[in-house]
Amino acid sequence: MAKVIDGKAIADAMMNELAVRIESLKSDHRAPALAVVLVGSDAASEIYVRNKIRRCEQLGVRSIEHRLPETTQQSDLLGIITSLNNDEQIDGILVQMPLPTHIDEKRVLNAIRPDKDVDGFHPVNVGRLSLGEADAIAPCTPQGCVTLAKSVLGPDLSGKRVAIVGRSNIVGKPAAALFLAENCTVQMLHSKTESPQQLAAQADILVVAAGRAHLVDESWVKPGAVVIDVGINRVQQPTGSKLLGDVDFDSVTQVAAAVTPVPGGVGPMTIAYLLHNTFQCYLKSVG
Ligand SMILES: Nc1nc(=O)c2c([nH]1)NC[C@@H]1CN(c3ccc(C(=O)N[C@@H](CCC(=O)O)C(=O)O)cc3)C=[N+]21
Ligand SMILES: [Mg+2]
Repeated sequence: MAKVIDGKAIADAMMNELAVRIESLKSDHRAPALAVVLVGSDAASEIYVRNKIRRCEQLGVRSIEHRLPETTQQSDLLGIITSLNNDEQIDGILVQMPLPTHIDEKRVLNAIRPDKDVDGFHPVNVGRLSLGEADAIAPCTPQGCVTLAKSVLGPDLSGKRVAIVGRSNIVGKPAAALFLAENCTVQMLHSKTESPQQLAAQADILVVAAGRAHLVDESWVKPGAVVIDVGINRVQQPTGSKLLGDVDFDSVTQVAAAVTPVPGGVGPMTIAYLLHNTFQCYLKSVG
């Protein structure tokens, strides 16, 4: 049976360290502030916002929420982003994805000031990450994946083979950039890849961000590999709704060295890095 990687505990430890640093700056500076904009409702976004608010309270970070109706016009959303951009009291801005279909996500992401873009989704931050620049704001979930892999394998990942299932802009692509920056050998697998199982089964680290419940079973996993499950699929069951990962945990645990659970794996790390990124923006802002 594989070791279960406790993302919640690792996130808690990161947050405790951050709380100490925020507390020590409190006497001289305002508190860090994070603004979240949620348009309409989306199950995954609701979980994210709820847990984010709780973490902000724990850390003494000011949390600002803009909950807008599904019918919100793009121009009104852009107006809110502009005012958050110009508000010197706000360090981080996060616009929940996905947005309703009548809103152009690209326009919205482009409107966020890159130095307040705590998601790391603005083209300037994507470019900086791709160039390997140190001051890039890197996306939260991929940073969490790297830290979870290091929690098992140690800080030096150089030469490790990494396979990433899924090529999204928010997880797969930035995860590839971050593991590459750790000197890993990175392979991207996606819906058009031939024999993805065989390729995945060569990886020392398998990151699964495909958005399909239980896509990956033990046939995808090399014995002794570390498996990071990014999936959060809400499925209806007779007993109510339940969160399922992209990894069939019970199957994969037979062969892997370590697996992240859902919930309690990548999710808490995403929140931890959101607060981490917000704190980095705050440090730049208060000097
Ligand atoms: N601009 C943007 N950035 C995002 O990073 C983003 C987004 N939009 N839209 C929605 C998805 C989803 N997402 C989650 C983050 C943490 C948990 C999380 O905290 N999960 C916990 C708790 C589960 C629970 O409370 O039931 C866990 O997995 O253990 C979930 C979902 C971020 N996303
Ligand atoms: Mg994120």
